[in-house]
Amino acid sequence: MTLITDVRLRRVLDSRGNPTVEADVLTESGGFGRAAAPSGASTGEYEAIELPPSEAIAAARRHAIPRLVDEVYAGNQREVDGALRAADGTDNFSEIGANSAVAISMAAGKAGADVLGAPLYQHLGGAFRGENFPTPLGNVVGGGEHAKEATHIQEFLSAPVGAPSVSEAVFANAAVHDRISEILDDRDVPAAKGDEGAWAPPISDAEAFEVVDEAVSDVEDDLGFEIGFGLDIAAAELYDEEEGGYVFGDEVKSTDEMVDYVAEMVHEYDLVYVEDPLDENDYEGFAELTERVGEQTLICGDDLFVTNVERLQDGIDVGAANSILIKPNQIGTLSDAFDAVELAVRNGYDAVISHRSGETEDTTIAHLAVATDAAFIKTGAVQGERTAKLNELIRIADDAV
Ligand SMILES: O=C(O)[C@@H](CO)OP(=O)(O)O
Ligand SMILES: [Mg+2]
Repeated sequence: MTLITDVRLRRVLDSRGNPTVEADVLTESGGFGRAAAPSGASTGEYEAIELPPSEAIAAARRHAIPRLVDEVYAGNQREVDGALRAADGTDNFSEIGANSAVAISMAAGKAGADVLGAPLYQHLGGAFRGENFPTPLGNVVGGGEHAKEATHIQEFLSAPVGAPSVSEAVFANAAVHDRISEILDDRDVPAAKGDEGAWAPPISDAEAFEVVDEAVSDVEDDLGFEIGFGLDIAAAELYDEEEGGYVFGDEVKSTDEMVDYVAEMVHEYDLVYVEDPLDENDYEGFAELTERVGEQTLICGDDLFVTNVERLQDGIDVGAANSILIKPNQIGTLSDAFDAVELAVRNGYDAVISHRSGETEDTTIAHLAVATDAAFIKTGAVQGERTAKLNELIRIADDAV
């Protein structure tokens, strides 16, 4: 039976060395699930609220655990997530913290799968889920909020869209990451790494475009399948109302200039993916850019949609973007994340399941991506907390979880 008999919460370390919430869920027949909340640095204004972990844990112990233990079945994800929402009582988890909520929600999913003896992706996706595997988007060069003194654009992504298998795709991204270090070395550019393991060189965005393009082409030639190039501009972090636009060092781009710039980059570098090209409040700008280049590339809303069905519906209504980033901790529960994927897919938007810049060894998003038949998963290229998810994807494809 999957009746929840205990929920334990603790503070553990995340990849930035900050505390985060880990949850264990235990069930009547010995089922066990453990999950930890990730944490963003370039967070969207409309995300669910992350509380300091000790506060989130104390509030969840007070309000949520009594509604779950001996009351709710871990195998019934909607009931678990409904109890979390009821315990919180707000629409943004500001009472118990989205970090407590998402850790419990994911741990309950794992406990439910454990009792069934099924892998998590199968428990969440069901017997008739699709058979596709997501293409991993690998962050290979980055800056923004993830690395100071590096590029203004937050993430330059390798996208091995032609890879014959998920394993070959994962290794292709690692090879692009490696090739970039050689190219930077040849140019005498020293490079530290950003929060997600991407190179964080002190170069201009224009030079980063050149470097990543060269690395992607070299690895494409070596491996013999298509590797695309993508971006997360994280433009909300660049936008400054007082400056009247997007601040790239000494240069400020107006919204029109930004739309032109991104459209130009899409054409010049054949970009297959562009996340958050404009500010999180600019549905109109998103719609205009989608109109211009949406046939050639994915325009993905991260801070724009924050995994929220209402914000996504607003976007669908005006034609803003053609893809949505899904981060369970932006909205607080697995059920809400699934609802966002479902609404997206019904309206022809591709779902991209994503990590956060602050992560743990938790692999739930790898299962979520397979369960939802998502087109892409964005979870870095190298570095332990990223490879945890990538290696889990390889295991899922190998039927070895
Ligand atoms: O903007 C993003 O897409 C994410 C993950 O790459 O960053 P953060 O978790 O800092 O919001
Ligand atoms: Mg983003």
